Amino acid sequence: MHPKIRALLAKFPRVELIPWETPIQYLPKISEMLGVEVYVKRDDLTGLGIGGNKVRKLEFLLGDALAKGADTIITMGAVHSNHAFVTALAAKKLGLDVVLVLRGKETIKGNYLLDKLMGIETRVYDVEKTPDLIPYAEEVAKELEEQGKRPYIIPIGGASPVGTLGYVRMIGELSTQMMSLGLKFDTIVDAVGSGGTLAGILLGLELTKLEVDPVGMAVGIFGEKMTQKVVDLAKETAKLLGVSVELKEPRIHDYSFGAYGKIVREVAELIRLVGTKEGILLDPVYTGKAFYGLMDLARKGELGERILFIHTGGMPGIFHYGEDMLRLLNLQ
Ligand SMILES: Cc1ncc(COP(=O)(O)O)c(C=O)c1O
Ligand SMILES: NC1(C(=O)O)CC1
Repeated sequence: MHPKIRALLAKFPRVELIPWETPIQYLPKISEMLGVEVYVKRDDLTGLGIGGNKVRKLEFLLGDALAKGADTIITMGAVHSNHAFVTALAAKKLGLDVVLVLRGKETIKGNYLLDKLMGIETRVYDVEKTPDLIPYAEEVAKELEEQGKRPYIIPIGGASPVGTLGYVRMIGELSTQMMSLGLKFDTIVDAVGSGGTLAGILLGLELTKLEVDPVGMAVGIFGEKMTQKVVDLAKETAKLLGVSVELKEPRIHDYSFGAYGKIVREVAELIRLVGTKEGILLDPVYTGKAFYGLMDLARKGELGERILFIHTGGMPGIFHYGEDMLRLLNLQ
């Protein structure tokens, strides 16, 4: 762990949910196809339930909740939400109650199947976008307070300064891995949903002075709005850490294929390619689209000679959208 990152994070309560450093894996066949070196940091293997990037954020968010004496966790997402399920599993593991405030069709697949299997309390509302759930989450918190409970609301995707500390810490871990492996990356690529992961990467790179270009592949909201959201979150997190930093804007490219959660044939094909070439499973909502963007931009020479992809998990999305993908691949 980078000493400066360790020192800066020491004052923040953190529960250890990830018992190891996630590995960095070389992808020989994809690298050969692209003519550049592609590595992947396996944050799909963060080790709690379905793994993924949210576990890093939850180490600090749940640490904060416990430090504040909370006894019930509330968070939000779509019914297929990776964030919602892994938050609920971590909360239960820590002996906390949890209520998930969700939107969408209650299909018993993927993460929603896991929610039910684990006996997690879910409240599902018919709203268009996840932020529309915020008033409902606040209502649930009020209801719990009236019952004498002490609720703690985790924002969508864990995208808050406290949650962002998780990816500042990841860069601290990565910097020492790069040193021991003798590796230097030109770019670091991740999928952008709420923007918290990229914000942590951006701030962590500045704090460690690692000269690696952060590149986000937006799978939903894109453009100036998202870039500003990422930079603002990184700045708020720097303020939380008590450091002043100069942050350069990250490059964020639109690989949503038109809309968040839109399942497309090109990504289903890419998931099959990476799965059969490298034995690594990507998902159709986040990592499959982000890796599609990585291959697209690498072919155009826009990501340098050595690229690191952050595999942020999302496996249940394969099972939530599996039939859609089979149809798109003319297999059903
Ligand atoms: C599997 C997966 N990868 C990437 C992301 C994007 O992370 P962030 O919300 O921090 O931008 C999410 C959630 O949004 C996710 O569930
Ligand atoms: N990735 C997000 C989730 O709910 O899983 C959108 C935050």
